[in-house]
Amino acid sequence: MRTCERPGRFPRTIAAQQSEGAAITTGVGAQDDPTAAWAFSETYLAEDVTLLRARERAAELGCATVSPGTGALLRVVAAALRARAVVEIGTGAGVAALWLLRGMAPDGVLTTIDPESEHQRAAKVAFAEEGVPVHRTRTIVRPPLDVLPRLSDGAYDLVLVATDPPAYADYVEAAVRLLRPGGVLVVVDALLGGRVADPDRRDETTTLVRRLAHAVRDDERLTPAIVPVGEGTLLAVRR
Ligand SMILES: C[S@@+](CC[C@H](N)C(=O)[O-])C[C@H]1O[C@@H](n2cnc3c(N)ncnc32)[C@H](O)[C@@H]1O
Repeated sequence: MRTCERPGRFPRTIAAQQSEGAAITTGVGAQDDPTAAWAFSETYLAEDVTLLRARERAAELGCATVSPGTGALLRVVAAALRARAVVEIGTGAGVAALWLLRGMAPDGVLTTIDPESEHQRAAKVAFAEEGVPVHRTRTIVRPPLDVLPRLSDGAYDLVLVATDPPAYADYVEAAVRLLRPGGVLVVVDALLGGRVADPDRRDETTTLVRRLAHAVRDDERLTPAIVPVGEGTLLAVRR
């Protein structure tokens, strides 16, 4: 029988490994360097001057941003969905927003929420430099939990959660309500750069994010996956 396995690289199928209770081997062999693979995926697409300037403003504000690889993934998801209605929780200086807007339908509207007016101002500068028509962004300077209940149920193609981890669970619940069937939830920092995968890391933030990953995995309303890009990116399709 022909198999799709490459000799010496995938010695057994994943199903066979699982049935034997063995550790799962992946496409990265022992001789390969996963750090180099990660670095390649993060630099696969170069960022242009508008994104780099948005990153500079974020650094000046001490505001974290999504990685270039995560940004590219966001653009792909937005483009695959032909997204016309997107919510971002945690605008920052607008780096993720720029990637999203580049993937969304030309008439798509990004609603982006952040309690910090300075961050929102920086994001607006980025949108202006990008030449984004003003009607394509709704920037809301408020605590997201005040705003999210006012947004329509089942009306959004994509919801991005990109804030501080302690608030994730509330935002994910709101996102599930906002998404249409087939819409996609994205949560950044879902592996906290690897801490979530380490069972010995039991600090409050790591435990919280690990619990969230398990809750999303077990939520029957969602079809999830975690992609090891950036600090780890959780994706889930609303059923
Ligand atoms: C990591 S930054 C967002 C980065 C942005 N999405 C990007 O990649 O360019 C997180 C943002 O969340 C905001 N934030 C912090 N705590 C928050 C909270 N509890 N709820 C909502 N936003 C919060 C901060 O003001 C900050 O701008």
